[in-house]
Amino acid sequence: MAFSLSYSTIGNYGSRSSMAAANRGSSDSSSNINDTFGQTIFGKNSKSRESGVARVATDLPLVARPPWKQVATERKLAAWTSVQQDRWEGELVVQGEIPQWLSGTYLRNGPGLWHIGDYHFRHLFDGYATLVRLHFDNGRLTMGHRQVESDAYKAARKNNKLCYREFSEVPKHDNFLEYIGDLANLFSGASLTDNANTGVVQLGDGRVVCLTETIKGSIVINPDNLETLGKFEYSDSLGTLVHSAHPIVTESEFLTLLPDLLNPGYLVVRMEPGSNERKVIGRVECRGGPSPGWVHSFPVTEHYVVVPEMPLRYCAQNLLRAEPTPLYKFEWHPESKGFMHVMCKASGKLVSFIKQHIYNGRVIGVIVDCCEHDANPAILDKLRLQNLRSWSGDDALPDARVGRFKIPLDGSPYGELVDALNPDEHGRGMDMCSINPAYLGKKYRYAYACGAQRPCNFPNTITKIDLEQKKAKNWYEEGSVPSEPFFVARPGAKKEDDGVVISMVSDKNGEGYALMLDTSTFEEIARAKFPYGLPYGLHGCWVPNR
Ligand SMILES: CC(=O)/C=C/C=C(C)/C=C/C1=C(C)CCCC1(C)C
Ligand SMILES: CC(/C=C/C=O)=C\C=C\C=O
Ligand SMILES: [Fe+2]
Repeated sequence: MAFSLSYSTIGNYGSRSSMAAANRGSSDSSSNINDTFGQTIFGKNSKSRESGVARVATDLPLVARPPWKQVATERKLAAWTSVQQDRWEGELVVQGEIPQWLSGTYLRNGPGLWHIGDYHFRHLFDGYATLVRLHFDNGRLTMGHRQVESDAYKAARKNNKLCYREFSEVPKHDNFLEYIGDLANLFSGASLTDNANTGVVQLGDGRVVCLTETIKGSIVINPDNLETLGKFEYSDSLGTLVHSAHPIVTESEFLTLLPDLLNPGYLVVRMEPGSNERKVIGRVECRGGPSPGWVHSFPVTEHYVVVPEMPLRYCAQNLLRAEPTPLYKFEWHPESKGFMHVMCKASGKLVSFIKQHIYNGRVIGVIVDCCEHDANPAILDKLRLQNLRSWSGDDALPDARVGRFKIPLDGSPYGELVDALNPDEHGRGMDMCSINPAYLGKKYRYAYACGAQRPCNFPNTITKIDLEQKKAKNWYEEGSVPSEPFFVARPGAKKEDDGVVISMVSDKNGEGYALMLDTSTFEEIARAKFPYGLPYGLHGCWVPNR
């Protein structure tokens, strides 16, 4: 470990080396928008299914309230409402024009079903995975959604109760023996969820895998019809239970971090296309705290993997608890400080002596941009469904920014953490970031993310951040919540921002639509209404046509 940073962070990262010289699936079925198939899930009718999602009553006449408060009290956003049925597929009516070149499938995964019978889950991250598919073909758009058939989801359906430990939910035990059995299963990982609800990636060999933070929750799906094909079984015997929710996936590799909860540290591992075997690149020992910091995501450059060690650390006691704490399975240890470990991808060595690790004599440091929640883990609890569903109209979203870590590779023990741009440019809200994937690990200028138009309780804009000009362009529609902006480059594009940004929006009427923005102007070019609003999804990937 080479650098200690005096700030801590929670969030997602983009990164690059700073070089001295760098200053230099189609679906055949096409049906009418009203056609549906599938089955109703967990409950007899929509009222009982959503009984925990009551509208917030207001004793004031609506006209007496400021417009955002009217929206807050009247709406029931589909984003926080369980998906209405197991699956649907059909062609959407497009308003505006989808470019003819946009051809392929955007897959998005996320928690989408938050109840079993009359039992309602507490946290956004607890929901059973709902996959959504937007298939673009010659200006036409087909949408499909389907539940991921994890063991956790199937067992809940079969037994009508929670059977595995989710992000915050823990199965209830009928007797002491069952409780002891569950504890034993916790250490073997058997009682942990495989609910793959965080993201979906396409490996270099074409396989499409849904992921969550438990390793057993890696599930292969068919991108054409969203069918669950089975578990992705890692053939190595690395033996840890959790990994980063955001592996780095390119045509040539799958890189991820495995926190070691027993002997505090992290394994940096790599898997080749066509293989199920992760090989260890190197190991990082923790510098502070009783356990590794949460590694939801991590940054890479062309030559380095950066292992963030956050003061928000996994906590064995909280894992054992039946009731969630405000920080769930984690614990906040500011006294343990935060660290950025920089590992050379080729050698697996930590970059601690600059003279040994200068690449072509030009690398002077690593720049890491991060959605940074002002060293405050409160955001985790803000994502409780009750908070999201019962917004009063007051400004409730904690501040976040693009934090830029400047990590020197000259042996200095301290780096710097600065604002990449004035956070007011994006309303001091910042998460769900992405960049043009062709710029992964290289010098990039633009990032796309969800920002805030305040007051709000959740990021409600789509923002294009120009890190060179330190400016942001923002898309906003009153009362709506857009999902992760996903960038698709125009074939043959020369400019970094030549392409389309796709998002799925939950609107104030409880409905939803797919939204396409021209990335360069950041103006809307098309939208297509869904048959009904869809739950908020987290992360996605682009699957080009075969
Ligand atoms: C959706 C999202 O961003 C994060 C999901 C995280 C999950 C489901 C984490 C689950 C966990 C367990 C079930 C036990 C072990 C700890 C931890 C990885 C937090
Ligand atoms: C939904 C979210 C943060 C919103 C805060 O502003 C983060 C989700 C990360 C999951 O992958
Ligand atoms: Fe994430």
